[in-house]
Amino acid sequence: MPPFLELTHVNVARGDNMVLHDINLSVNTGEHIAILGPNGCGKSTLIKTITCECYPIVQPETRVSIFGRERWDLTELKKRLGVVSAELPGKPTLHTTGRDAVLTGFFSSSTLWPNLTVTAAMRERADEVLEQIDAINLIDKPVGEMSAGQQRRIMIGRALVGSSQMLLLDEPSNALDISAQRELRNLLRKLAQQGTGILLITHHIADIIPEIDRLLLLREGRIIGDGPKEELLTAPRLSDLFRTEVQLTQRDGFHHAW
Ligand SMILES: Nc1ncnc2c1ncn2[C@@H]1O[C@H](COP(=O)(O)OP(=O)(O)OP(=O)(O)O)[C@@H](O)[C@H]1O
Repeated sequence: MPPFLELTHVNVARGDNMVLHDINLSVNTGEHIAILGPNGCGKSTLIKTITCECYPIVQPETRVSIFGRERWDLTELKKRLGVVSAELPGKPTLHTTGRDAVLTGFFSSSTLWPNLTVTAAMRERADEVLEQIDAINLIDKPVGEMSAGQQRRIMIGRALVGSSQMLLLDEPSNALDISAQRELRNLLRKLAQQGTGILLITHHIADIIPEIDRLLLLREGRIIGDGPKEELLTAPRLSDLFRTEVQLTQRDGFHHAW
């Protein structure tokens, strides 16, 4: 299986500012990795570079390869790369039922517009995903009437429906209460154990589920650490990363920082 991602000498600018500097990163398909770093260090820009919403500055040595390919039809790539963030894809999603919202993952759309053709196979796959994410009870419920935790669950289904090889999560636990955070982590654990790769951006250290075994530390657009979790998820490394004293504890495979 080709690697999920290979970035070589990637520099990305947003507006007039250089945001990512000489990023070299390789992630295997099915790997579980978390990206940590202070606000504004370029974490979301890194995800947007993967999804081709941001482009690297063209230089001879620069290379971006996703699932082994350097050239992608954007619509096709979007179907294979589901990104889950704390935001919905758009306002129309609010009026879309759980099943239809999952189906929008096939089209990378905010709702099931009338011109989109849903096949029986797509419907079958959506129901399979709804079962996998324990969301059968949300099939007919409009997304706008769901709790934030339920919405996040459906958005994970939307991201998985086209391809369940890699899930990209950009601060997925934002705005979730303690119970919904726990449910989200349990769902991510289950998916990781079933073979879905996870690339997680988070400010909540407790989101780093035990299945995540690799950490990427990003500061001011540069990778300052990339390696096994047990080496990098330490109080001194986090204190250095966030330039403030961080304390860390570990319990049942989860870490907590303050
Ligand atoms: N659309 C934009 N135009 C210009 N600059 C931008 C744009 N979006 C982000 N930036 C800048 O790019 C830098 C990196 O932003 P990015 O959102 O990637 O950081 P982040 O690490 O995800 O931050 P956070 O943890 O706050 O979400 C920041 O300095 C930000 O101000």
